[in-house]
Amino acid sequence: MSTLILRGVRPYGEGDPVDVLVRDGVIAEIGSPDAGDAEVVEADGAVLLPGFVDLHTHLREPGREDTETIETGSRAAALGGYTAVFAMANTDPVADNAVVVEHVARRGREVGLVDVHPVGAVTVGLKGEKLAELGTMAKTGVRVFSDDGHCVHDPLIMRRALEYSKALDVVVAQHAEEPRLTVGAQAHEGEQASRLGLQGWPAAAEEAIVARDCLLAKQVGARLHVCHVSTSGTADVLKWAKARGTKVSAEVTPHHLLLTDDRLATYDPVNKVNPPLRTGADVEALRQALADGTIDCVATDHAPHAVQDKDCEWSAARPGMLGLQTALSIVVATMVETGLLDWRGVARVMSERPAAIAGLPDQGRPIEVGEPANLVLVDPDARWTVRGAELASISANTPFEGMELPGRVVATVLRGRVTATSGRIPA
Ligand SMILES: NC(=O)N[C@@H](CC(=O)O)C(=O)O
Ligand SMILES: [Zn+2]
Ligand SMILES: [Zn+2]
Repeated sequence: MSTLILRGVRPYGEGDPVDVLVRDGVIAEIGSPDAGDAEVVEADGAVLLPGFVDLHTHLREPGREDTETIETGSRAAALGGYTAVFAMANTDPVADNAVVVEHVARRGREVGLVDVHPVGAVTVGLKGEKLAELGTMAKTGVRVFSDDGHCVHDPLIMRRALEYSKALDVVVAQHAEEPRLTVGAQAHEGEQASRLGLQGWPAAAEEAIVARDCLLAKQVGARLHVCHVSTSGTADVLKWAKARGTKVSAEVTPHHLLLTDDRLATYDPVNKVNPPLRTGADVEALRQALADGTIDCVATDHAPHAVQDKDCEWSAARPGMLGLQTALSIVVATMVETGLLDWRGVARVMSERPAAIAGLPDQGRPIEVGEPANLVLVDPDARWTVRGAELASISANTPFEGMELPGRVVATVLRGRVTATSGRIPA
């Protein structure tokens, strides 16, 4: 029997500090329980939240273990306050069959630092031509399907995928990008791209697919999840779709909540990402949409890349940026310090909503006696400076290099076990 006591925590940042006793992976007492011989975490008034759930992570295993592995990505996740992550299917081989998804799940369990849930591909090889065996993958426990990195652009294939997903009670997560509108695209289509001579990625390429998919999901009666929303127009479409009863959910990344295409002036490919960084007006609209629930949650789109794929000319560089260890701090900077979200709101967008979207029964739960102890402790007053080389990922492609950010993870607890504490993974 293992016991752990979190001493002096403030659940959701509310009220006076209390002690939380965790026994056998479950919250056993809240108040001033007798510690006995329990392992003690001194929280010093830190904010206690349900452990974060990331619906969108690239762990790169199998295939690109030179950039990230399930082990290094799990370490980054635990240090970032996550107790569950969804590993995207765009690996090599692609996670479009039961063998690959079961390998990812097994490796995640072996590492044991965070619950790793494999995402299954929607189409064979992410090619968008033929549906993958969603039913076989669902039988192994896959809850989310996505061709992320690519858009399921054929409307008939998307409709079929939604029909199957409804029958299987799983969710399709769409990377919304009309490929005919983004051939050769390098940056958000706008003033900045014109000035820099970069081929544009128009907002409408995202918005048109989101609108189409909302119409399809409504017609089929299926659930739809929209990956990495990046434009104010997409937020408008989501608002409209939700108002007419579409079962649609959506995520926004930390980088789209903070950064704009002004960053592109240096031509540093660390700022290259798909969808691209957009305008200040988009950033403002995304923050409002997250605050009012139009956008349900934050997902990192943690996308590690090798030095040679980033330290090159802009057009040759791969899109994507690290996110797991900086997500909380960016949410604090953009949403908490601006007054748009309180800590209950942070719990909602980083834990409760993503857990509900993916149908995880034991994550994103209220902090109450009898609930599973998947928890994160946050020091709201701490500030730290991001150094890519010091992050747990094998890759170091963070756009936040050198920035001083607010909010730090003090400890992460997975089913009563401490998976990260004071920036370290316990031995
Ligand atoms: N976001 C990115 O820019 N890149 C992702 C793919 C994706 O999320 O579309 C990747 O796998 O590197
Ligand atoms: Zn994507
Ligand atoms: Zn992605």
